[in-house]
Amino acid sequence: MSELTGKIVLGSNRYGKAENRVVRIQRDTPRHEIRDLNVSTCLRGDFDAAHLAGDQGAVLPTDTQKQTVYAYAKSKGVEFVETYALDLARHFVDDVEPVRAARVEIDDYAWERVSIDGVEHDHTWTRTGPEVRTVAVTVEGTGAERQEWVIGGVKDLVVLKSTGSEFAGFLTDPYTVLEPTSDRVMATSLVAQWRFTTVAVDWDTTYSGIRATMLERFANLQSKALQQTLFEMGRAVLEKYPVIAEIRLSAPNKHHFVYDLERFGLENPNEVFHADDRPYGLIQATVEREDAPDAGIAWERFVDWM
Ligand SMILES: O=c1[nH]c(=O)c2[nH]c(=O)[nH]c2[nH]1
Repeated sequence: MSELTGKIVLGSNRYGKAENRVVRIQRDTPRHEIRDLNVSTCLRGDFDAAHLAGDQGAVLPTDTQKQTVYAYAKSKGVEFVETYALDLARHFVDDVEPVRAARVEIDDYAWERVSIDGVEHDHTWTRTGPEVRTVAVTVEGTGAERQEWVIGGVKDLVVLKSTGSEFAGFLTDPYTVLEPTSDRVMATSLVAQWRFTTVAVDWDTTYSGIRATMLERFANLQSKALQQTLFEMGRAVLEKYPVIAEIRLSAPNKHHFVYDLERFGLENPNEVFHADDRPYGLIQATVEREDAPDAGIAWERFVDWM
């Protein structure tokens, strides 16, 4: 074993307030609106002194970041989460001297109005899900050096198709026991994140359109593997949305095994399954344009950094 004797130095670092739970009610009329967010902010810059000498002179407290998140929910509003995130990130970079780059990550929890006798209630909702819309905004530099990246996304989008999925012709070795199939259940809990090339976007319409495009491909593609399904979902999004440079998809293969009912003298032609929760295949792919602009630090995550 070789022993390392090099000088010990501070590596890359960032800090912020993770998971501020912000609920914003719009109550200008009797029909209220709700926005329910989980907002994380993080700052980068020259914070060496804080780490090396315990000197807080350049450190804007994480508590101040939290207060700003709540203040901006009122002063700027949260009608569009992407715009709210951009406002916050720009503020930290432009108004707080030591800050070179800021990142704001938001989970946007959806609520649906309760309907009573077919009439939507003004101020009562139920949480929908488990799917969650996500946003990650990064702002770096000032003046001519300024760069802004927006990554939209969805996570925990649980989707299942009961036919139209195959898996056959795979490589085999002495450990292979899997039987090929021409008709199986395909199910996943999709995580997708897409990088915009601009901040001039109709955020909500684009989000709904991308979600619908992915689901259309998942549903209508006669799938030979989850890998093919992911690529085709990504490709469809890029074909339809020129404002997207790349999309990253992560999909657990939620296996549904045909249950053995022969023991009870019953046929089971793909009707009764055991939904296995683990282990699961985990399939991940990026679909990108060859001419995509540089992603810079757009993908450098905060809350799930490691
Ligand atoms: O869509 C699939 N891709 C795989 O790589 C794989 N491997 C496996 O066992 N089943 C599946 N299904």
